[in-house]
Parts: sequence; C-alpha cells; structure tokens
Amino acid sequence: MIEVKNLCKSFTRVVKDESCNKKKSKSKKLKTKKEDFLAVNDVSFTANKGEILGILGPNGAGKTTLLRMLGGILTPTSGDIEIAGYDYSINKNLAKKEIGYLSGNTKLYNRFSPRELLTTFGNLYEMDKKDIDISIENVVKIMDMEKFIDNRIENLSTGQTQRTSIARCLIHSPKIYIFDEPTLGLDVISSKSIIDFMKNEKKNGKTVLYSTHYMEEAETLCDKILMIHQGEVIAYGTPNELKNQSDVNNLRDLFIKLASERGDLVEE
Ligand SMILES: Nc1ncnc2c1ncn2[C@@H]1O[C@H](COP(=O)(O)OP(=O)(O)OP(=O)(O)O)[C@@H](O)[C@H]1O
Repeated sequence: MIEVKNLCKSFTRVVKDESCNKKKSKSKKLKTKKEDFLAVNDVSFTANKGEILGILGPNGAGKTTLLRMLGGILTPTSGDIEIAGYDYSINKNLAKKEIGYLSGNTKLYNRFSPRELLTTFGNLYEMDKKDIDISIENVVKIMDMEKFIDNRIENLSTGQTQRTSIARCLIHSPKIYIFDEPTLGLDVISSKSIIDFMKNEKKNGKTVLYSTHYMEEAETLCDKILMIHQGEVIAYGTPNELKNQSDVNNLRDLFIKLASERGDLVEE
C-alpha cells in the first residue's frame, strides 16, 4: 500500500527579470532572477493492495516529479510518504526494497544481455544465486523474453528493451510497482504485454502506480485515477465516480472540462 499526504516539491528556476529588463539599460545582457515554483503542490492519495492507480496529466503536470519522490530519487520539500508500511522519513531503504521503479528514461547497459542485467540487479538486491536464477526464469516467462534473453541489449527492439526494463523492476519481487509512462511509444502488442502484466500483478495483490498520457488506456485499466495539472490534484477517484460527478463520457473530456474551468485552455 502507498499512502501520500500533502506532498510538495519545489524547484528553483531562472526566469527573466521583467523589472530590470523594462528599465533602460546600456547593457544588452538579459537580466534574470531565481524563483521557486511548486512542481508538486499538496498532493494526497492512497493506493491499496491489489489496486492500479493511474496518474494522468499533460506535459509538465508534475507526474515524473511525484513518482521520483515515491521512488526515493527526489526528496520532498514537505509532506509524508508511507510505502508498504514504512514511513519514508524513517525507513527509506527498507521501503525502497519493496518498490520496482521504472523511470521514463531508464538506461540499460547496452553490452549486457537481459540475463546479465537481471543477474546484476539480483546481486544488488543481495539475492542468493539460486533465487536469482529462479526469479529470472519466472520473469522471462512473465515478460515473454525467451527469444532474446541472451542477446545484447543494444540489438533489442524498443518493445523488447522496455520489457527488459520492466523485468529489471521485477527481479526482487517487490510489493509495489511505480512505472513512469511504461507504454510510451510502444506498438499495440508490446503495450498489451505490459498492460496484461499490470493486470496480473493486481490480481496477485500488488499495488501498481503508473503515469500515462493515454487517458483511454487508464480509463479501462485503473481502479483509481489521480489527475494532476500544474502540480495540483484536479480529480481523484474511480473512473466511474469521476465521470459521473462531472457528467462527461470519458476521462479525456473530464480533463478538458476541468482545465477549461481553471482557465488553462485557450481557444485558438
Ligand atoms: N530538476 C528540476 N529543476 C527544475 N525544474 C524541474 C526539475 N524537474 C522538473 N522540473 C519542472 O517541474 C515541472 C513538472 O515536471 P515533470 O517532469 O514532473 O512533469 P511531467 O508531468 O512528468 O511531464 P511529462 O509528461 O512531459 O514528462 C515542469 O515545469 C518541469 O520543467
């Protein structure tokens, strides 16, 4: 289970300093200043055992920042995270062992084969050799990797590479999966194997958190949806609850409606 309360992350960014640039100055150099902004603003939700929670939002909404905090890669500015019963602020390392985290830009070692990669990660998780071999056999079946398990990663297709990335997250049998856009850019067959995997793991009582731009995919797959926009939660509930509350036919229409109500969609 994942429980997140009032999570915030602020970054500092460099912006144009309008007050200086308006003044007449001999220097043509653009004046800039540093400014804090909230990429994730007061986000709270719960994802239970056997649930798939979809995180939806447009580019720059804060999905990756949120998932990176949950994956232990970024430290929150404020708020609380509990993962599989571990409070992140106290037991971060124990919590991280329960997570399989797939980032949007995971880089694999090109000269390794998937088998070598999985063995390396099994060793990093301090698994016994016997357990690593059993786990690889299992993961290869789940992700349908028999045909390419001993090929060099640099020679794999995009779908095969993505399946290898996901296999890397499974090797230590985590209770929780955090996947950042796992189906991005994949053909229907590769997407289907990843979606089937998520459905199966849900049946096995795992918690799956995944971000996507594909609203139709999330609508059919997810038990709950967290829609975020400019770092804030704009909708949270089951797909049916959300559609009924706003009297729309699908999540895409819901997003457009909510963003327009906030004045964030401009007609061309
Ligand atoms: N390390 C950083 N420093 C400064 N700003 C950052 C940093 N990481 C992300 N941001 C900013 O935070 C905001 C949220 O970015 P984030 O990558 O979380 O969005 P996203 O929803 O994952 O977008 P996409 O769908 O395009 O991947 C953006 O404005 C981004 O530019």
